[in-house]
Amino acid sequence: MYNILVVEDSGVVRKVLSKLLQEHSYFRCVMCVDYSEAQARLAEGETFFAAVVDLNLPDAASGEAVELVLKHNVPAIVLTGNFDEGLRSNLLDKGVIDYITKDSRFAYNQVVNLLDRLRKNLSIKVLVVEDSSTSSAYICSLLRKLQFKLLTATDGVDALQVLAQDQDIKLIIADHKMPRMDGCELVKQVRMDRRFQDVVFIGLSSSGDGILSARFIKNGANDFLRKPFYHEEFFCRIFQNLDSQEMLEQIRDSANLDALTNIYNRRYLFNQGETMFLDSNEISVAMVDVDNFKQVNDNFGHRVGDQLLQQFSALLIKHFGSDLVGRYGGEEFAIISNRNQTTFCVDMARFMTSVRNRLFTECDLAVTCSVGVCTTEKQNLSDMLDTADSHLYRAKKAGKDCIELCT
Ligand SMILES: Nc1nc2c(ncn2[C@@H]2O[C@H](COP(=O)(O)OP(=O)(O)OP(=O)(O)O)[C@@H](O)[C@H]2O)c(=O)[nH]1
Repeated sequence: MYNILVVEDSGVVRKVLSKLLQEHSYFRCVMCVDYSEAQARLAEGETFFAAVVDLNLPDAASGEAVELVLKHNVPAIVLTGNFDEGLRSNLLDKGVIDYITKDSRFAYNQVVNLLDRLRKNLSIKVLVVEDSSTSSAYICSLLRKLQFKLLTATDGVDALQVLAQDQDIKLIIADHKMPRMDGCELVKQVRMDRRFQDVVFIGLSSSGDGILSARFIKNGANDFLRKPFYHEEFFCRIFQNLDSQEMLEQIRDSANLDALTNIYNRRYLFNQGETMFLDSNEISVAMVDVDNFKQVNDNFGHRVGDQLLQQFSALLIKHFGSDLVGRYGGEEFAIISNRNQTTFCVDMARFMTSVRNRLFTECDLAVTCSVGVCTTEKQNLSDMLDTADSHLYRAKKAGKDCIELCT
């Protein structure tokens, strides 16, 4: 749960913010109507993830509440009724994350989107590649304010080494002019590696070279910033690029995942399985089917049937996390593994024992499953799946709750 402190005297604004924040179950909103209440609340020692503070309050008309939350090391987003250039630099100099003008209802959506972005940033690793230590420290200070996890490198060669060791870096911000390998060459190298196709890459340069932005983008960068940049431009470009990338990942996930069980669907299973089949020396394919599943639907309803499929899938993932597991259709699942075949069969027997030893769904149902396994290399993956399926059929015929191997 992330505690958000809201310091706002307008009842309407408090109501709107509270409603919007409630839509995110992980946010807990603490409302204060003025400076004194916020002061008392902060003095209690409660930790806040961030604060949304009105600049002008009845008992603090000159932004004292902003200073109060910053003094307590709470990242602040400022709400202001009016905007001017002097106010902007004053607030940013104080160290607020952003200021938002209360000019429309959209402003409050912006506040909540920003809070949500900060929450997501907590788990995002950013690599800053910059040879100037002053510039690197400045960029890192901005990114730290946005709650990112930071890694640094001093040139392209160094950056590739950091990436090789830490493959869950999601964003790279790289300068152009650096010794050994410049930013344009770095992005080219990064895009050549399939593992880093989804990394968001933002190029930076202070050079007057107008064509540089085009070179960065042509080599695979998502965006480009010229130094010195405006605080707001820096944040907006980072946020927009991360939002787009996350949306893309969501679309990809919904195309590859089964909506009910959240494990891979049949289409993904075939595509990815084919690659595994071509790349591996040793391959095993198993078909797993829940026994007498129709009776669960008939006796307890489809909702409980769905719950059983979800829990059964989760158990499969728990046992076969390093293999490719997908829903083949209905109550039938397929597993494709390139691990040692004997180990795979032993793990399958263990999985069946786990199924027998636990109860599923809110109705505490005892369940069994039947399994067909093919470990004989066939001409293609489809033939292996068919063979595993025909052995599953044999297991059903043999009385269910058993495994039939084709070795
Ligand atoms: N609740 C639920 N039921 C589903 C879903 N997909 C398929 N089914 C049902 O799964 C049932 C499968 O029934 P059968 O093929 O007769 O299989 P079974 O009862 O497990 O019998 P055996 O395979 O011989 O053990 C059918 O009634 C389908 O309607 C689903 O997503 N949710």
